Amino acid sequence: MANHMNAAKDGAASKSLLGGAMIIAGTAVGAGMFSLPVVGAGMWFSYSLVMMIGVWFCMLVSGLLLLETNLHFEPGDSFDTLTRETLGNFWRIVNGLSIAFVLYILAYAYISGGGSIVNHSLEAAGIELPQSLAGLVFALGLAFIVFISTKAVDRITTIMLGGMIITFFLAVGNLLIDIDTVNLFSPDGESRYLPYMLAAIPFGLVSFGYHGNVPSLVKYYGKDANTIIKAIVTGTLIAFVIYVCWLMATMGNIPRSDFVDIIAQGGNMGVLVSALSDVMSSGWLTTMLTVFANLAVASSFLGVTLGLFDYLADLFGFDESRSGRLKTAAVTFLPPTVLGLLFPNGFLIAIGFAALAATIWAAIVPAMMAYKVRKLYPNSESFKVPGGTSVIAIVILFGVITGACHLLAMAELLPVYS
Ligand SMILES: N[C@@H](Cc1ccccc1)C(=O)O
Repeated sequence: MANHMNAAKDGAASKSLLGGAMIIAGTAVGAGMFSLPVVGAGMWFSYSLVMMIGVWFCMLVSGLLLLETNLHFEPGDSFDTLTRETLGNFWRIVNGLSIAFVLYILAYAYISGGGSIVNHSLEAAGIELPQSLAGLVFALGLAFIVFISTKAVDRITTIMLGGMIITFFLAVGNLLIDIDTVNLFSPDGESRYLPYMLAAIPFGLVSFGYHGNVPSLVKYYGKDANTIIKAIVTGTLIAFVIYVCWLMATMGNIPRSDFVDIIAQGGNMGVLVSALSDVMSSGWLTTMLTVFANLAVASSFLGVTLGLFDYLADLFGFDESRSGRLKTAAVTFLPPTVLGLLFPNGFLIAIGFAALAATIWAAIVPAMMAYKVRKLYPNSESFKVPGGTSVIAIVILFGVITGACHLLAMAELLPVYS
């Protein structure tokens, strides 16, 4: 879903707790969610639940540690200032590069997922298109909105958000009623589960990524620690509930052995949605599910590429004129779109690499900065995450383990269900 940073910047929304929670949940829920049932198929539902609780906790705490650091600075100060002042230039550069990498690779993942889901939708309407072309249509259509203006993105993502909530509950609500509990708790297929968790952890991390919005919330609410804490806790809990419903809906309706086939076909969004459509009782609900998937990936694409657009305009010094915006649009959208044309099915691989980079700026660096800030201001009265240094150590360990899992999985040293 979109990252809604601009909603925060404009201060257009009312400054209610719910507004902040929606900004967080909106950023978190996105393409990562569509990877969860596929990469979780090996360990299946119960272990997925255990993993999601652990990842939720670590990503919540890392967001709060980031908030702790941010509150020692002025509202409006973001990663660049925070890292420079606490950890120095080396980490500032590493952090900046890892953010840019995540935004680029997610843009590509969304084009791959978007192409696959647009293709699935068109097939239902009787139109056959190569998937790479569907990805191109998806990317160009949405890139045009980002090119027009921030306001256009804001308006359209708000409409999409409303549509997503309605279609999610209609489609997933129906799937939840149809759940086969035997399927959920005593699945078929091979009898090995737990070892498959390791390769899935990075995908959990991406699904709970929202950390770029913590500085936006500080800018939005000012140094009102209590409200921001509540917004982060509520927002991540909303995402958690949506993911658990989603895992129950998918794993309670698609047999575990069927996932072998979904994975063999690349595990892209369209494949998963079409497997779900096959088990849904009515054509109308299938349409709702497809509409939801389209909206989810489109709004995420808008949110992420808008962040990338602003970042690159600033980096290259392109101005707000038509030709300036055209140049920014070219550097923002050309690389991921070309990749989407060349490799239309890299969705899962891209999400995995997003995790590798996100673990730096969404877990490890926030923990390191909080450690440093506590040394710099030992007598500060400002908000401090409870649990002392051990909590910082847990988050760093989580980040390092997640990165290691991704690298080991890439080197084919971890068991991957297939
Ligand atoms: N959580 C987002 C991706 C994301 C990661 C890190 C930061 C921001 C967004 C998704 O699932 O699509």
